[in-house]
Amino acid sequence: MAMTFVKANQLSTAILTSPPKTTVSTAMAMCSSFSPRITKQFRGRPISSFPVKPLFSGSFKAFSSQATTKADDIPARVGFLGLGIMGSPMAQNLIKAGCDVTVWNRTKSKCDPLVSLGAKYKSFPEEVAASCDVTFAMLADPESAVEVACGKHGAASGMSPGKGYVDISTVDADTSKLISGHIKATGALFLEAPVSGSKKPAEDGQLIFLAAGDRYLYEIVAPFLDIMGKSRFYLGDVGNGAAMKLVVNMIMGSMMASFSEGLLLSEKVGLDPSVLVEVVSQGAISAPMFSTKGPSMVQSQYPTAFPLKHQQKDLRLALGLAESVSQHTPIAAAANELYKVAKSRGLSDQDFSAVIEALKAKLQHQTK
Ligand SMILES: NC(=O)C1=CN([C@@H]2O[C@H](COP(=O)(O)OP(=O)(O)OC[C@H]3O[C@@H](n4cnc5c(N)ncnc54)[C@H](OP(=O)(O)O)[C@@H]3O)[C@@H](O)[C@H]2O)C=CC1
Ligand SMILES: O=CCCC(=O)O
Repeated sequence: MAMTFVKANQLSTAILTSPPKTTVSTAMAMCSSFSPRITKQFRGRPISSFPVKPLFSGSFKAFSSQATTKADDIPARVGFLGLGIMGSPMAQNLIKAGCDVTVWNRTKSKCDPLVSLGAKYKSFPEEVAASCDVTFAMLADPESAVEVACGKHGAASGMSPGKGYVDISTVDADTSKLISGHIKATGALFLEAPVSGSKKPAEDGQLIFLAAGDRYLYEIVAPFLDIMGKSRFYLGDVGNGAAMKLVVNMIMGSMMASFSEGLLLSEKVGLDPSVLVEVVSQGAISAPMFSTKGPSMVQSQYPTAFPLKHQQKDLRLALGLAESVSQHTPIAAAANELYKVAKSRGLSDQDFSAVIEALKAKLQHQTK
């Protein structure tokens, strides 16, 4: 197999400035000469022995010249904690790409389909972390993210130098910093990398990662992020990824609430809300969210992709973020109240588009 040499800073720059869906292999391809294959000799070794590190020292590093990077070529044993709507398809994509994946979920039965696909199973997050080089966590909220990372038999108990923990749950910056502190106290590396994109993008490997924390770990896990996603951003210190995610979801929650009002108003004045969906889809306020969820909202159907309880959690956390910097967010605050009404009406586990039901309920209440 022919060997080529890659100048360290060329590849680093290519990776760090990569456009959407750029994989490490593509980034390598952007260099003058390259090989995208990360050799199997690193399989099972701690991440500190991976070939990326010397790239930052300005030295030269040899790579074999295989044309494509497959997950099979990636050395790490990957742990995955949390197999809900998002975690399951994400872990599945890693397995299908050939990664060596070990899973854990609070409700054990959700591990079964992944084990059938070839994943290993461990009884506690601690055991997953101890047996893997890199462990991803996709959990519901700050409380569960802290519990799984730092609680009894939590992942931190299985971490040690040479390992990495990547929390991809949507949490607030303080929670992320707390988890980071516990993980780093073991000598391991920490990255937060919450995702934009929902169930379908998770299934299709089209998520957007908002990463922050240890940059070296970011480089190491980039091939995994590229299996699960279409693009990734490195945003600096821990907390910045969490903040970016909350700002995005604050906008999204308000948009959905406003869209719901529009649908109901159009109907009230005798228009066909399905036509409104079509009109919106062709204009300046067109958004995939309106086009994909609008038709089912018109039918009062809310198949769950993003649970309403999580959208309300994100609005709550975003409002906390805004308050921490004295930023006025009256629209998000109003939207949050609507999601709280929807939750109180038993819609927590429906898709967040079910927030429209809270408006229907409110209107009925007002006309009484
Ligand atoms: N769905 C979406 O469209 C998106 C969601 N997100 C975010 O990703 C994260 C996961 O979302 P999603 O997969 O939809 O959520 P789900 O509710 O489907 O899954 C939540 C996961 O967290 C676990 N969990 C909850 N509480 C605990 C606890 N106390 N201890 C241990 N595990 C716990 C659940 O375990 P169990 O199976 O036992 O209940 C499950 O694995 C959330 O932070 C969400 O905001 C981000 C982008 C998109
Ligand atoms: O956190 C959930 C985000 C959902 C989406 O981006 O479609």
